[in-house]
Amino acid sequence: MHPDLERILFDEETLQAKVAEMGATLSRDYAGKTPLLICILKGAALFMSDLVKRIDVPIEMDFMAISSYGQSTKSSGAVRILYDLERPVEGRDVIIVEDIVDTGLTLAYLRDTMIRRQAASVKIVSLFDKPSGRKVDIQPDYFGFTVPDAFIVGYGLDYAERYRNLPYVGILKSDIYATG
Ligand SMILES: O=P(O)(O)OC[C@H]1O[C@H](OP(=O)(O)OP(=O)(O)O)[C@H](O)[C@@H]1O
Ligand code: HPA
Ligand SMILES: [Mg+2]
Repeated sequence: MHPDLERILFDEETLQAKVAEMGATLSRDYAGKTPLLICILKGAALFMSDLVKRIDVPIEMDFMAISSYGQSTKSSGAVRILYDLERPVEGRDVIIVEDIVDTGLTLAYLRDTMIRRQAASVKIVSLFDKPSGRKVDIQPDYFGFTVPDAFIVGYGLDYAERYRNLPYVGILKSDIYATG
């Protein structure tokens, strides 16, 4: 285990099994359709690349970068688009792919954006849900695991851009961010 972690919450095998299960669910729910999966960079990059391999209906992929945490463990509250989609979502069945829903601010912003851009349908899939962090009332349509009220890293999730490459997910020791 990485020395900056307090403990591991989900090992690689557990994550992969859940992603496979979520892919199978999406394949059933989107039978006969060609959904557009939108990966919210950077956090969701690892989840997205594993998830699409587990979906067996035709899909398309696009990417969007959003940032509100920066170098902090607390949301700045200001959601900014750093990089936008390549193609319009109008008339598409959109699936927003996120790593975590915490305050819900990112997701509320994204869902409103997709509705404004006239997507035919918008669903949210997030690997992790942290209900204790919620500031706006929004829930993912699909999620993998509920996580405790702690800052987690690994499998795409970062603190100040670090730890995204860990193949497992764990709780970051609080002295790592308390001391900067
Ligand atoms: O529900 P919220 O409180 O809005 O938090 C969730 C969002 O915050 C993180 O992104 P971040 O802004 O850290 O960008 P990153 O994915 O590039 O790390 C995470 O990847 C989600 O997109
Ligand atoms: N870890 C990493 N990034 C995050 C988290 C978290 O717990 N919550 C929102 N963005
Ligand atoms: Mg981040």
